Amino acid sequence: MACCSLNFQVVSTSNPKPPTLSTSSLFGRRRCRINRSPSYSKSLVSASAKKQETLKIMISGAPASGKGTQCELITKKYGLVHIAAGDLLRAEIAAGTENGRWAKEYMEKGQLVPNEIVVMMVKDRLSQPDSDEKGWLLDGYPRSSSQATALKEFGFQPDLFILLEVPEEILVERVVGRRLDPVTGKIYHLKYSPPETEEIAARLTQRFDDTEEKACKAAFEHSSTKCRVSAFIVQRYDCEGMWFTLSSQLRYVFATKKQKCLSWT
Ligand SMILES: Nc1ncnc2c1ncn2[C@@H]1O[C@H](COP(=O)(O)OP(=O)(O)O)[C@@H](O)[C@H]1O
Repeated sequence: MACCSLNFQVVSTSNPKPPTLSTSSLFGRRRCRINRSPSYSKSLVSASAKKQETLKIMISGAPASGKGTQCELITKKYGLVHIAAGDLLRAEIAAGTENGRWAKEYMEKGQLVPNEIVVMMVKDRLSQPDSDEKGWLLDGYPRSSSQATALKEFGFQPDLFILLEVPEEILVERVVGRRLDPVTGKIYHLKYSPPETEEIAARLTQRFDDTEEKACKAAFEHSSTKCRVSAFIVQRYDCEGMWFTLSSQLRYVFATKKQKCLSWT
């Protein structure tokens, strides 16, 4: 497999017990919260390059939960290949393929695209040499137990599963105000991160699926399936599960079984 990957070790003992979360914690909301000690934030993490297994992470969160930001930080720090199911689907649409045309019908309605399209598309991307060599961060997949099962049957196994949790009303507000600058690719929010100039404001565009109706539906669907799917993934894959209630505070992930600590901020 991989040529160069990372081995992580906690080197600070400022808090000898970093925040951990057992697999069973994913079953209940109360127990899903991580008790994060302030002193733990001072912990340092060493990452030594070793020729061994690459890091593989799955990340999940409702639309506008902050996944994009976290994915950027994680991939930058660990050199992983970022594979977003939504991006793969949009690339199919842009390429005008039959799968893309089919997928668009579902995406416009805010519905999940059928597994027939998504599973093979993700599997093919994970099978590319760069994913194998560098490791991967899979974003927005799986969104159902059947998607998790399908990928496992193809032999793809994450080390870690991260779930981002944000209250539904905040998600909807974020989606509805989200805008894209097509020139720079920068994402703005009309209220929380407004454009710097009128010129930028005039050229901002909105993603076709960023409507209140679709945001409410997506947030509801995500919240109704998240516990079931998350628990299923962590059990089925025998990987670590991390549950964060506020994506903006997501800083550390401590994987108990493998005794690895990752930090990307
Ligand atoms: N794993 C998946 N399974 C089925 N459909 C998906 C999957 N990932 C993305 N999609 C489709 O693509 C759309 C956009 O996904 P994404 O880019 O992740 O944005 P969002 O976070 O707003 O859902 C989704 O609303 C859904 O229709």
